[in-house]
Amino acid sequence: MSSEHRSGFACFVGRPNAGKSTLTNAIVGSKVAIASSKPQTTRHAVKGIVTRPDAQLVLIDTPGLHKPRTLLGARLNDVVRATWSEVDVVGVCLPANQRIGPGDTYLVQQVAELRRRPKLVALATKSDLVSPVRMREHLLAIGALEESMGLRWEHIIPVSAVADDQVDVVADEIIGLLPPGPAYYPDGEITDEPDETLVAELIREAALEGVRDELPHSIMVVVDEMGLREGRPEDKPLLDVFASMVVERDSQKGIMIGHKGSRLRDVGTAARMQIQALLGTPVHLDLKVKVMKDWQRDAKSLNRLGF
Ligand SMILES: Nc1nc2c(ncn2[C@@H]2O[C@H](COP(=O)(O)OP(=O)(O)OP(=O)(O)O)[C@@H](O)[C@H]2O)c(=O)[nH]1
Repeated sequence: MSSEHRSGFACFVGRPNAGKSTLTNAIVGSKVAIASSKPQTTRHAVKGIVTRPDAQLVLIDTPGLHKPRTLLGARLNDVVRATWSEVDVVGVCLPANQRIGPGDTYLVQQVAELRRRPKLVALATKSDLVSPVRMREHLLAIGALEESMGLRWEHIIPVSAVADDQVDVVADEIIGLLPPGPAYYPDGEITDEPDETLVAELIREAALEGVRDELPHSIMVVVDEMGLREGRPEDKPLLDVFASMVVERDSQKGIMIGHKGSRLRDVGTAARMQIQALLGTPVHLDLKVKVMKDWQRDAKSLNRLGF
């Protein structure tokens, strides 16, 4: 083995619910990318960093790529493609408990068509959910994509993030594909995402808990202001967070607020606990619901929301 230090970037792609966030967390060993049982919660490029004596791997968690129906969808896709061509390795997540379908081949094709193509690793995720026979069949189907899609897998690896099976193998093999280079980040740093983005993600995660499946696309969380309250004793800091949950319609506002504000209170409490746990500081959270009609379609509000 060479003793040369390696460093670089990787991201996981795959259909919604393929297990990308869970795998990122398992590799990084800390909750940085937000995992949720609902699809499409990951909208920001949250990075987790693996630092070892021989290498540094920076994981970027990209949003999913979708057939664009709105302006937001089209812009997100541009962000995704730009991210993909900047990384050294793309791990394509193909859940073992589902057959490879048009959604997967669409994604793989998009990766294969990038002008600057990263190295590709196929990951048969959720291996704990299937029998060895089904896994063998799945691995053969993944292998067959090489010819049908005109690409090359550097590795094909079965993995379970939940059962912690082969997670270290995935990390090792991806690191083995990185170019020689120095560490980009100091040791101990697990994410360089600004706290505001993480805070917004945590609020969004709390807000989505227990609401209907169609609502997620219509909720956006914006942190309006965040800062340590002045005049507090040094050993008793308090972080003020002012945030808005932006929805598209008045009816959705009603759902978010709930009967006599009960839902908003619950979401606020859940989000506050999460933010406190993440940042290690007591938090005062001021949460509002705003209606911005058709924000998904409107270029001006998208700019205001930072897309
Ligand atoms: N049994 C099992 N479940 C898993 C595994 N990895 C992820 N899951 C579950 O699958 C669901 C989706 O996982 P995520 O990691 O959020 O998937 P994702 O690909 O990031 O999803 P999006 O953000 O929607 O694109 C969650 O309920 C996870 O708990 C695994 O290895 N085994």
